[in-house]
Amino acid sequence: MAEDSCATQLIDGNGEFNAAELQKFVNTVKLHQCGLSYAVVAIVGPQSSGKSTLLNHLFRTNFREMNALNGRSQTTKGIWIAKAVGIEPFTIVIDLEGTDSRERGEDDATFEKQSALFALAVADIVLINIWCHDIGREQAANKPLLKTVFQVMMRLFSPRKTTLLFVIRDKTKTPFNILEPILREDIQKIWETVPKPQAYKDTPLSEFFHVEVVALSSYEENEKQFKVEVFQLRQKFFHSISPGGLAGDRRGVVPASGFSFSAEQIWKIIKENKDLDLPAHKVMVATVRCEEIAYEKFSRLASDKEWMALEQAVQSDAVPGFGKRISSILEKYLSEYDMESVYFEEGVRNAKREHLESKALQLVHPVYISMLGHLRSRALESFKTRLEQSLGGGEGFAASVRSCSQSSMLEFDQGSSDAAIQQASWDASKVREKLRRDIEAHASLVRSEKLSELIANYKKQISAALTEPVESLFESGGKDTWASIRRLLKRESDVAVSAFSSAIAGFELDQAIFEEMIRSLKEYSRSVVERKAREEASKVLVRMKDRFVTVFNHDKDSLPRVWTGKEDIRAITNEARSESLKLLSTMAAIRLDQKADKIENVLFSTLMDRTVAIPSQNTGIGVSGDPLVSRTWEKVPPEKTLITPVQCKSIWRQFIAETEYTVTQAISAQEAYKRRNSWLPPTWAIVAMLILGLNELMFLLRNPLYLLVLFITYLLGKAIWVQIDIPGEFGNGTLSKLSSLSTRFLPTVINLVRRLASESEESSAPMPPQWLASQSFRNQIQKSDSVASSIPDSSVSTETGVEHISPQLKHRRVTNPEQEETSCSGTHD
Ligand SMILES: Nc1nc2c(ncn2[C@@H]2O[C@H](COP(=O)(O)OP(=O)(O)OP(=O)(O)O)[C@@H](O)[C@H]2O)c(=O)[nH]1
Repeated sequence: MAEDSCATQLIDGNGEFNAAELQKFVNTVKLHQCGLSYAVVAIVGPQSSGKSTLLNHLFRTNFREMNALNGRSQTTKGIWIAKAVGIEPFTIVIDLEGTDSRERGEDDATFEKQSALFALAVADIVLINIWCHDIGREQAANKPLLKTVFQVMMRLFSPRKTTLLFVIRDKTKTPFNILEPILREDIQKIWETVPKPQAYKDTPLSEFFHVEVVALSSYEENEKQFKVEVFQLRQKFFHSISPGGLAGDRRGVVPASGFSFSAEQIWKIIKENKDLDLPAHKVMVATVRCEEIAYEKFSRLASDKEWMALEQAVQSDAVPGFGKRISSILEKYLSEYDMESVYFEEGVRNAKREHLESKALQLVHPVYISMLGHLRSRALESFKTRLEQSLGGGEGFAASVRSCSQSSMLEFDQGSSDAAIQQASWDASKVREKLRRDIEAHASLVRSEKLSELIANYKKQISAALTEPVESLFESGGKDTWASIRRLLKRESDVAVSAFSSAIAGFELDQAIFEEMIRSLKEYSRSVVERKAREEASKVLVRMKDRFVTVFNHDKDSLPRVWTGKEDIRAITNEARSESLKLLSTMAAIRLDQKADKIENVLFSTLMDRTVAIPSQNTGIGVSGDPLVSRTWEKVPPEKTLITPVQCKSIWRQFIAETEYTVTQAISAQEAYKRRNSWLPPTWAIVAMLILGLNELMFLLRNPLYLLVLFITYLLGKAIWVQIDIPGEFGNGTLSKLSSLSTRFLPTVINLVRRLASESEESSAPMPPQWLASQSFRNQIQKSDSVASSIPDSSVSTETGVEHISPQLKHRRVTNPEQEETSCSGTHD
């Protein structure tokens, strides 16, 4: 049992505080676990007055006792501490060095005072050991001791209501009820003589102390009785801190975990001879201890394995149940703090708890932010995926964005709620707001992409729908070309706008944006036409020459002209030029707005027929006599001008020069034809032949057989002539005709002979050669008709306003198949 009390020297004889030994003692006896449920008992009294003996019997401690055989010398040096054995609550026993020590000298009472003050500061119960025979004596040994106790009590600032248990040793036969009043009187006298601060001048002793008195028999003379009385006294120390107990009125208790620090600090202050402000000391102890506890809890939190694992995991991804797990870890350490600091000053305790909590949350906050970052990224990614799937499913864009956004925000809200830490009131709204902005930005990006894609597609469609038809219309340009283009543009533009409007309905765009897009699409349609018009305008000279050649070289039935000398080349030339000039007029300006202009009039009056020229004030063009000396057309803005007046003039000049050769060729062909068809010899030659050949003529008249042979020969020759159509063949060129005749002559002769043979067999009348000739001609015409009927119908829909192709153009298609593919239709006025 004695071993359990662990007697330890707290302060050595030189006044040095043994903090390490004290901590060892505290840990050994587990004092720090006691909270406030512990009592401190100290004993003061003269040296060798049996203090240690009493404590050892009373609390079953093992303080060193003096051996009686060695005489009365000092045994206890300094201050010792031990645990009372077998007493509840936990009781600390402090044995002090005796007063009036011969070893320290009569005048050296400094240590006595210091140790007395220490005892009063830390103990709830102070035993004052006095000899029975000193009671009532004027020079009693206990009087200086009591004076010291009362004086130092004044320096504690706050009365602890310490219990002073006077233990009368070696009681005599004087009854206790006589001794006690005498002792109390002595105590009162001493209290009154002690100088007190003004505040405590009239304060009664009972305000500071709870006084108890017991008397014990002599240990040496009546040990048995001594032990019985000590045993009875021991009972008083059970539940001493409970109300009604020996220390039931105690105040300002320091929690057990702060005892060692408190004792050390008190001794330090006492040694420095400073005033010992117990309330302030208590706050100081609470502050230090709470800080120590908080620091220890924070350190353990920072190195907590579960926390570190979570911190690591959150670096790479969101962790399910993050909030609960972190809250649980924090709660664990905060609860431990609460438990360990519960007995300390409340204000200090709470302040330190807040500080601990704040530090713990600071530690956790970056991880929490990372967690929210993961949740935000996840929600954003899921929004992107959902939106893609939703759009793939054909849902409207705006509706998809709304539903996907709601789902993703809900996902984030659930995640952030799961990540919320119970101890913190952190707001995820900033991260949520950032997520909302990210979602909007992504939706906006996708919207732009989708719209751009749609617009590009519709532009492509418009371009495809307009380019070739417009090109075709320009190719066969005439009076109605621009009207047809306008109708075509309107129709294709309306179709595209209607389809585009349906396609972007799901985007739920602002009306202004929607209208701007439609306007842009229409503008694009116009630009396609304008671009094509500019492209065609750059090729106008070639087109004019083609038009000229086509009209010039073909008759009204679209058959190639044969220059026989009967044609009016001047009229044909004028007609061909007129057609070409119409083409130039068509290509001179963009006429998508249906505004009237005078370009055609000016061109015709200036370039074709000056006799019907419109007066210059009507045309409004030109400042001199020539209205084409200008860079602008009247009523046509520059941006709509494709070919300026002056360019028209230049093009026309070049056109005339380059088509002149065709006209010259035609005139030459006509004269050559005339020459070829004059095959009869001159009259003088015929007269000469008649005169010179009179004898031969007479011979024939006298021999009718010769005449018959000649006649038959003539008929045969004529039949062959007609069958082969020699004049017609020679009209196409001498060389080719000779080749053709050489191949057809023999079959024709054979054919005639056969027919004559068959006719003679059938005894029919012989067929006249004229019939053969007319039959041959009909065959030829049928052949031509079959060729003409092979010309494709080049009329176009009435919507484009294009009418039937002109005969000249029709013929041109037959003779120039390459151009047939690109041409669409021809117009005429
Ligand atoms: N007369 C008398 N002597 C006692 C009594 N109790 C103990 N003693 C004797 O007193 C002597 C001193 O005993 P301690 O217990 O060491 O006394 P102490 O007061 O602790 O001594 P210090 O610590 O040195 O001041 C011993 O020889 C004891 O046997 C008692 O009740 N009466």
